[in-house]
Amino acid sequence: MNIALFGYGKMGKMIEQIALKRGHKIVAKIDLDTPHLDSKNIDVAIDFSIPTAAFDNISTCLTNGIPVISGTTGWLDRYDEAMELCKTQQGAFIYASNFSLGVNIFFELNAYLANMMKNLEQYEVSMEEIHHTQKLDAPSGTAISLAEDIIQRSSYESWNEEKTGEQVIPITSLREAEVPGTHTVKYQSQVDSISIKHRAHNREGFALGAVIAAEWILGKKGVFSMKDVLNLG
Ligand SMILES: NC(=O)C1=CN([C@@H]2O[C@H](COP(=O)(O)OP(=O)(O)OC[C@H]3O[C@@H](n4cnc5c(N)ncnc54)[C@H](O)[C@@H]3O)[C@@H](O)[C@H]2O)C=CC1
Ligand SMILES: O=C(O)C1=N[C@H](C(=O)O)C[C@H](O)C1
Repeated sequence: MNIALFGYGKMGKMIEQIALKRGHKIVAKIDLDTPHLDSKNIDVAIDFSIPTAAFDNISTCLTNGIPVISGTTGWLDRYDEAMELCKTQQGAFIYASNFSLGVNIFFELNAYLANMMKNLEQYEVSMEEIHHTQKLDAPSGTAISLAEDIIQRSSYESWNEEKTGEQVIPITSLREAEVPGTHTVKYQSQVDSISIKHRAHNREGFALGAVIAAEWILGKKGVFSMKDVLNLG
C-alpha cells in the first residue's frame, strides 16, 4: 500500500516505522517545508498534523479521491463539514481521537460504566488527562470522546475545564514532560470512589491503530470510526 503522510512529526515518524515493517511504502511526506501533494500513486493518506491544518489536509485528500485517516485532534468544529465533503466526493474517511486498541477498549469500558452509574446520584464524575508539554490542544481529543460518551448515557449535559454546574463533567488537563497520554475517569461519592485509567507507555499503539485503519479502509466508501475497524461493540 502506498501511503502519504500529512504531518511528519512525532506521530508521522512512528507511523512510517510501523508502515514499513508491515510492508507498505511511504510515497509522500507533507509537512511545513514539504507541502506539495502529488496525488499519483497514493492509495491512502494518514494525517497527524496540527489542529489548524487538519481540515484542509482532509479536504485536499477527499477532493483528490484519496481515502484519508485523521488522528489530529482539536479541529472537530469542522468535523460535520468533513463528513459532508466525504459524502459529496463519495470518498472514504476515518477520524479517531485515539487509534490505540487499548483506548478503544477503554472507550467501551467507559460507556459500560456510564450506563451502570447513570441513576446513582450519589456519585459525581470527573476526568483527568495528562500529556507531554508540546501538546497544542486541551482537553485532549480522547478526554472529549470519553466525556461525550458519558453525556450520551446520563443526565450530564456538557463538559468543561472546571465544574461550572451540577450537570457539567469537569476535565482537568495536566502537561508533564514526555507523557504520551494518560486518561482517568473517576466517580466519587461521600463514601468511596471508582476509577478507570488508561496509560499509554509510548506512541506505538496509536501508530499501529492508524496503519490498521488505513489497511482496512482500502476499497471502502463512507465515513467510518475505529469501532468499525476493530469490530467492537
Ligand atoms: N488520534 C490519535 O491516536 C493520536 C492523535 N495525536 C494527535 O496527532 C497530532 C500530531 O501529533 P504529534 O505527531 O505528536 O505532533 P507533532 O507536533 O510532533 O507533529 C505535527 C507535525 O505537523 C506538521 N505540520 C504543521 N502544519 C502542517 C500542515 N499544514 N500540513 C502538514 N503538516 C503540518 C508540523 O510541522 C509537525 O511536524 C496532534 O493533534 C495530536 O493530538 C497524537 C497521538 C495519537
Ligand atoms: O497529542 C498527543 O500526544 C495525543 N493526542 C490524542 C488526544 O488528544 O487524545 C491522543 C493521545 O492521547 C496522544
